Amino acid sequence: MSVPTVIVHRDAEVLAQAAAARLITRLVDTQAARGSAHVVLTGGTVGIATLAAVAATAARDAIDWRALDIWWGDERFLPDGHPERNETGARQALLDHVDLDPARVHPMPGPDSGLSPEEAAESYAIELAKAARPEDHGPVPQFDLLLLGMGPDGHVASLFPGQPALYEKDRSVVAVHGSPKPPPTRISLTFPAINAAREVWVVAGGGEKAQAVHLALSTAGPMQVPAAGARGRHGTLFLLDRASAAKIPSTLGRIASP
Ligand SMILES: O=C1O[C@H](COP(=O)(O)O)[C@@H](O)[C@H](O)[C@H]1O
Repeated sequence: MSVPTVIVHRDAEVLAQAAAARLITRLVDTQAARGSAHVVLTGGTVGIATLAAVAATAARDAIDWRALDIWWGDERFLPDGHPERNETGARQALLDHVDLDPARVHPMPGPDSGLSPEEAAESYAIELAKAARPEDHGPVPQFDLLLLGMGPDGHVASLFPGQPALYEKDRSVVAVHGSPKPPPTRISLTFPAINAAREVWVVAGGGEKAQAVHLALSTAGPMQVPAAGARGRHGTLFLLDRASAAKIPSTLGRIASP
């Protein structure tokens, strides 16, 4: 797995704008090379702000949106259209404003599906397995880009410190119960699925994340600080603002915005 590269922007607004520009370039390059791309979206403050920044730039038209598979790294187990669903945030910020192929948008099922959280996780794992090609050598597509927000406790997707989901070695998707952050019931990709991505980008802004960022990039293990396990096969980026990067050694971070 790759060693993280850390890029620090001036503030959360520049961070979202720069992450959006980087995301567009990444997807355009992937589609130029392979014809299509798989991207995994995240919820969270900077994650959704990044999608809104993509929607706001004319450069978004450089992406062939109909040749893009869109997945989620986690979802709050709430009814369709609920404002707290990560899917709802992503649709409002970006997906409702671009010409997607609906068959290639893969939201995680919620209670409206009639499935239990465990069944919903299993059904998402099956959907991922169907999309995996022989060259992916596994039960999920090798996502071209997987975005993750990070909580002040270091959680990524819905993998929270000390919870059983962190130890999952076989399944690509699990149900999460008793999440310390509401709502308590969620669906999440596991580390094996996250680590299958070619590139993993952690986007985090704000001083309340500084300690978790520091630990994720230093001595902590993923059971203590899940973001420490957020690594891609070929590349891992921590895209930060100055506040969230405040506790990392200055030698680690590359300042990208004056
Ligand atoms: O609950 C969640 O929180 C994280 C981070 O959220 P933030 O508002 O602190 O940035 C998010 O990445 C995750 O997808 C989500 O379900």
